[in-house]
Amino acid sequence: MDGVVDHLADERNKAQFDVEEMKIVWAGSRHVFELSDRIARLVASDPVFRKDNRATLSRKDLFKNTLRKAAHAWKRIIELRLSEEEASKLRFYVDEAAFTDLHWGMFVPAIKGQATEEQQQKWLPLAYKMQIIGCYAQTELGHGSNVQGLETTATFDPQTDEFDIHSPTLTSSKWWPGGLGKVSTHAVVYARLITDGQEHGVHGFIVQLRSLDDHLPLPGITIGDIGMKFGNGAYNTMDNGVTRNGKCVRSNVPRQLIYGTMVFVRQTIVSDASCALSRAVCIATRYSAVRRQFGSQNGGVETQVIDYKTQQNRLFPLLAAAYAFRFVGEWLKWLYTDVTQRLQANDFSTLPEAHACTAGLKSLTTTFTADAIEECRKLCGGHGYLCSSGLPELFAVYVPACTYEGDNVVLLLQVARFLMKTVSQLGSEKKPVGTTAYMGRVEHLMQCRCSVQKAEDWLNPNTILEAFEARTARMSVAVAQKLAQFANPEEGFLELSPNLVEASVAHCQLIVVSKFIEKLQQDIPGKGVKELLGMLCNIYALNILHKHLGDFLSTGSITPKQGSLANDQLRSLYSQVRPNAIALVDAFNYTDHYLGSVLGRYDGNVYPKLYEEAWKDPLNDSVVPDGYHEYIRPLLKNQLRNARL
Ligand SMILES: CCCCC/C=C\C/C=C\C/C=C\C=C\C(=O)SCCNC(=O)CCNC(=O)[C@H](O)C(C)(C)COP(=O)(O)OP(=O)(O)OC[C@H]1O[C@@H](n2cnc3c(N)ncnc32)[C@H](O)[C@@H]1OP(=O)(O)O
Ligand SMILES: Cc1cc2nc3c(=O)[nH]c(=O)nc-3n(C[C@H](O)[C@H](O)[C@H](O)COP(=O)(O)OP(=O)(O)OC[C@H]3O[C@@H](n4cnc5c(N)ncnc54)[C@H](O)[C@@H]3O)c2cc1C
Repeated sequence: MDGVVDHLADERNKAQFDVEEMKIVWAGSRHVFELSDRIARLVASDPVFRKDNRATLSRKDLFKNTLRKAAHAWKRIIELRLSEEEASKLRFYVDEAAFTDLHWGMFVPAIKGQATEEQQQKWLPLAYKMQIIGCYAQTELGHGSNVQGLETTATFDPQTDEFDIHSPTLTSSKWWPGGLGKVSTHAVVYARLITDGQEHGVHGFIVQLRSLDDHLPLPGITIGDIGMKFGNGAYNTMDNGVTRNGKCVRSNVPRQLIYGTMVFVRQTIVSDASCALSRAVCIATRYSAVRRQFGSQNGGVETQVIDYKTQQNRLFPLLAAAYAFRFVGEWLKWLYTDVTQRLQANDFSTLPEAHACTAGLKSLTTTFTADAIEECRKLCGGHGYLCSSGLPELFAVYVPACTYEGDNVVLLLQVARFLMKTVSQLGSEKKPVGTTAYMGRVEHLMQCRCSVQKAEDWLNPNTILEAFEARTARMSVAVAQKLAQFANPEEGFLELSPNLVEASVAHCQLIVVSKFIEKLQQDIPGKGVKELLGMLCNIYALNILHKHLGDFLSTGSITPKQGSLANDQLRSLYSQVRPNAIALVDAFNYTDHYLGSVLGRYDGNVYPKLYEEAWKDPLNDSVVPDGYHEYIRPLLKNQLRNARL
């Protein structure tokens, strides 16, 4: 940082581990770190990608600016001959929810995952060259969660060799698809296939929406944006749209698993959660080290708020979770790749596990992250509520992750189905494997006793693992036993769905903890790196244990005393992490541009920059505000006149 004072230098000097090596761990490899660092700086140095003005633009100006950025990004990708990996990183660091997310994040994956070889050869080159822009049109005004309830029909007409894509009711209008409203020329539309009067369920159809000449909707197609969404800038850079009707030639009907794209996107959302969470935690951690409040002795400096145990108790579990989600996201990416290879060999054996894991971990990580971003705002006090903190926008863009790609409760119920099926098969030849392998030890887990006698005993990964396994096994068996009392299993499932959701959360938390522990069994270079990750793993696990103590106690998985010892150990871990906190968030290697936060600046130079930012607000363009002379002056004059009467 040439010539700039680093207000966090003292904090950085406290680090007890090799930050440069931790950066490699966070990135996943040296290659990804170097590529990410290079692309992040490229984006940060390009004035077209500025984002500090988003909150003050009108929706139309905001959207037009998004199109400008997307076109500029594409131009830079072509000019610099960026690889797909580099281009994806560039779009990530541009950090704007836009139609390109859905083109690359769903339309292309849907064609790659569901279209035939022939269809891929036709459509993928057009999509890769952005000669067409696509979106993923599944959700309707009346149905989103219930895919089998979709009403749009696709009736084959042998005369024209086409499908008539029809929206028979208002509620069948496609509604929400990102990029649909104003930009996409094509969509993968999900509709009920009808041939010769026979209905064949929901299938995908590649439909052209707009002319490639003048961008006007094709004949018979109604199309538009669904309107403003939560927050100012935020997700309003995205044209989530509505459309009705269309046409599709017979050769445009993908043949594969219609649910495959959702499995793919859900696994990417877990990694996205780790990114969004780490951004918020980086801002809150740096600001907590800068902010001083109370505690000054005879006029000396006040206490850094990061030194308050309550601040650590709220912040450090979020820091730990950012790393935990990073590693479970790495594992989930492997699981998805593995299941995709198996499917290509017609091996469907791990598809149920892949569905349950992607659904459950997407639900768990997005719910936690949405709550955590709000907690980070609160950790920053009043200044966290300013747009210049970066946190309100991050929250507004992030929270729909709890809904899109599957409502989080609906997805946990999918995990519950998977868990109940696993429990029902215990004792049969079909042994539980993968993430439910622990259920194979259910006899032991139903009666084992936690061995913790003193706080440090909680540092043993096997002790933590067994407590989490016992909790989940006992919750799952308990709800399965209740289910068995219902004559109608579906009725029982509905009645007991709250319990089922809790067992599913427990199962997913166990997966996150176990994957963190597995990560620590790998060779991890760098002074102190593995030690710090071990502390974060223990903080993540013991914080979950503390927050869900009711489960652990009601299932008898631990005793109240052991729960109290876990809390004692947590406080001790906070003290060990405290000197490393700034270095742990530096390891994310985020540029100030990407963070978009005055509070989270690398140099910690917060107050002068906060003050500087204020004057940029358009409201300060004039000393006397618009409206004073029309409304305030007469009011004051009238009041003064009345006062004299
Ligand atoms: C800022 C931008 C970020 C950029 C990131 C990149 C991309 C953008 C990502 C997200 C943001 C933007 C866009 C968002 C897009 C969307 O939201 S797309 C629409 C998403 N919609 C959903 O997720 C709908 C959720 N509902 C469902 O998935 C199904 O309806 C549900 C699973 C709930 C029910 O399925 P259904 O078939 O009706 O009933 P069953 O429960 O009986 O299931 C039947 C069997 O099928 C198995 N199964 C279900 N789903 C899957 C699956 N995905 N994969 C594999 N198998 C599946 C299920 O287990 C049953 O099997 P058994 O019969 O038990 O063996
Ligand atoms: C920002 C954003 C972007 C989106 N982008 C796209 C896109 O690009 N393409 C696309 O196709 N879709 C998109 N969607 C739509 C999204 O996929 C759906 O909104 C999502 O799947 C949830 O479905 P829903 O809206 O029908 O919710 P609902 O299912 O109506 O949820 C309402 C409530 O009902 C509860 N509920 C529903 N079913 C059950 C049940 N069986 N048991 C218990 N509780 C239940 C839910 O938990 C929730 O509390 C987007 C949505 C958003 C917010």
